Amino acid sequence: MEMSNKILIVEDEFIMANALRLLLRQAGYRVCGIASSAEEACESLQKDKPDLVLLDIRLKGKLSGIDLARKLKAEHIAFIYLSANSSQAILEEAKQTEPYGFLVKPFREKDLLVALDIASYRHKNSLESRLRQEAALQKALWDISKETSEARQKLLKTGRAIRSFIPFDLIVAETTPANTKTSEDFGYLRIGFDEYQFIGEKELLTIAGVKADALPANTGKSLTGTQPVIITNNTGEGQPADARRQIWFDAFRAESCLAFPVVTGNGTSVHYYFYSRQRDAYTQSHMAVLSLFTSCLTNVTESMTGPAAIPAPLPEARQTVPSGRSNAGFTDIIGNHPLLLAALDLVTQVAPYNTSVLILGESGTGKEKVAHAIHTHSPRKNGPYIKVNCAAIPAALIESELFGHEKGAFTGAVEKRKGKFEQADGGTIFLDEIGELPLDMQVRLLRVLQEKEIENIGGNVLRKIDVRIVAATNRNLEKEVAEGNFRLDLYYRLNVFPITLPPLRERKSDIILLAEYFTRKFCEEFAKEYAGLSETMVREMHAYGWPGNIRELENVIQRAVILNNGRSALELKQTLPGAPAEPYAEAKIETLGDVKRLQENTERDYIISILRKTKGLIRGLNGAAELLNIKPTTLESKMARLGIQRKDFTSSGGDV
Ligand SMILES: Nc1ncnc2c1ncn2[C@@H]1O[C@H](COP(=O)(O)OP(=O)(O)OP(=O)(O)O)[C@@H](O)[C@H]1O
Repeated sequence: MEMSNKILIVEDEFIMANALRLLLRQAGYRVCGIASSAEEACESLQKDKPDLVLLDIRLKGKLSGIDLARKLKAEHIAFIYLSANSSQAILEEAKQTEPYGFLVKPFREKDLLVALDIASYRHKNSLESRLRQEAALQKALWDISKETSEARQKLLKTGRAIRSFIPFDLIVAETTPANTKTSEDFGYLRIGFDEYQFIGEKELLTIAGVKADALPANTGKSLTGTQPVIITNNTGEGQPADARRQIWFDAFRAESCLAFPVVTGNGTSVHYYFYSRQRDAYTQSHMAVLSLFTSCLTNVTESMTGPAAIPAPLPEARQTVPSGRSNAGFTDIIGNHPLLLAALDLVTQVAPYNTSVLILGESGTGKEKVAHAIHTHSPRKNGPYIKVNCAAIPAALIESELFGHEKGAFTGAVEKRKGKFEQADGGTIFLDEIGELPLDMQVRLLRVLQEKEIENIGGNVLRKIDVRIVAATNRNLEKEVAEGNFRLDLYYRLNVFPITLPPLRERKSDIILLAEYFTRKFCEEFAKEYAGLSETMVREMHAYGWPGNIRELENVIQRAVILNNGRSALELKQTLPGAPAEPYAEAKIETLGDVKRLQENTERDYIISILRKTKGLIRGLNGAAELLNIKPTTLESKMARLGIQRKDFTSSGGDV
């Protein structure tokens, strides 16, 4: 932390607060205030503008430290929790607020100083990348407002530009011209990494399954005021949706919505709605983004609705975006499950910067592919990309492998050798299985991260290097830290930007896309005709749990292609353990019916993944309904509709 940075202490125990103040002052920090409640802290935020807040979880007064943390997060102020032993539930809740550090009382002076140092490093990094991203968004919105294209195209482009700030499954614009009572609404549904389906009135009717005369009139009256608001689906919380909104919610199985009204100079108002299938997708920080970009969005809106706006083309012109199979910019990363797309969004967000990235996920989920994509999407793409598998190198050799050695540095070092870090200079190094790195190597890696320099074994010169570090692990690093196998300081520095890849069983809707992709690939490799997949094969593959993820799927397909006669549809020719599930249709997206089915599949996958976690428990504490934040009865009716049976997830099959 730079010495000039100001720290606010929020702590209701006077003695503790004072001791902290002394300690921080001695270490050269400026303490701008001590607040004994969250309310007092809020005043100090206004007045003193601290750079970092040390925050006790339990506070006197109505608001807890966690409530205050949510506010800090929305305002991008770094904070570290100080806490006496709290319950697991409170710790989980605290973790959700993404603190920059966590100190358990009593702590040593050294722990505090290290935590401050790490927090400052993380904050600086995330602040810089956020500012750069905001500048990029501002420019993109400016370009859209200057462009001559019709309103639909502009909405699509705006959605694309803004999605890494405000994630959505569906974006809708509702236009109400001045002095009229009816509005027009249309939108885009995200169906792939960069694929969107246009949704106008006709499409809405088809997907919602209602007749034109049953569609509630669009009065454009659902929003009042000029501030963004969060609307939740049908729960009595937040601002309730009007009848027309409810149709959009239901048709696309959305759970939450962020609405943003814009009024243009000529009196036309346009309301933008971002819908998400996740329950609490939108927070104060999303509202803050919208407020920040109000003027840019107003410019875009003016250009969509003003006198110079280009009218929509005649209805026969098809406006759907072509649905390709691979993801634009990620040509060899197959799949369109929202969990995968969210991970790819993070890749495009972080790739342009030098930030270290930590990729988490089970074995075979595509971590290496993602690491490589980060490199190819970065300005370093023409530099080297060096991969190191930390688990595959014997402990005795790893140091020289990574850092190189001078001639004669140790027995057997017959000539000077460049280490992997030096080889990666100007490019990216991918450290796979970082959890396996021995502790002494972790210290040296930390040094590379901090000082950006390396020292060969047997050499005594330090050499500056310019390397971007991408690391991956299938281990739970937090557990490794707790067990003393992984350094906390290294963990924090690597974990600046985590990207988690979902296992295949949580993105079942991608199985067939991947299977077809690999089948084509191997048919080509073994010079066989591609004749598609047989129905039984599709069924069996859906019923299987895929412990080995995509790598296992790839092997299964390779084997099947080799054993196939080259004329008929592919058969598995081996048994995958697991009972056959109900037939699962192919994930082609060509008609609106496909879109609807895709949604159902996604929802089914999601509910199944939660039920697996809760072992079939639906009601009560830590039950699936609670985790999904819906009423147990709602969950049960959803399960009935989607054909999910609770007994498939309980160990005994009995009642819970
Ligand atoms: N989305 C995807 N589309 C196509 N192929 C993929 C995808 N994800 C992974 N693969 C393929 O699956 C295999 C496993 O992927 P990868 O090696 O990236 O996984 P990993 O998570 O790094 O595994 P490990 O932890 O075991 O090293 C590779 O052959 C890769 O090409």
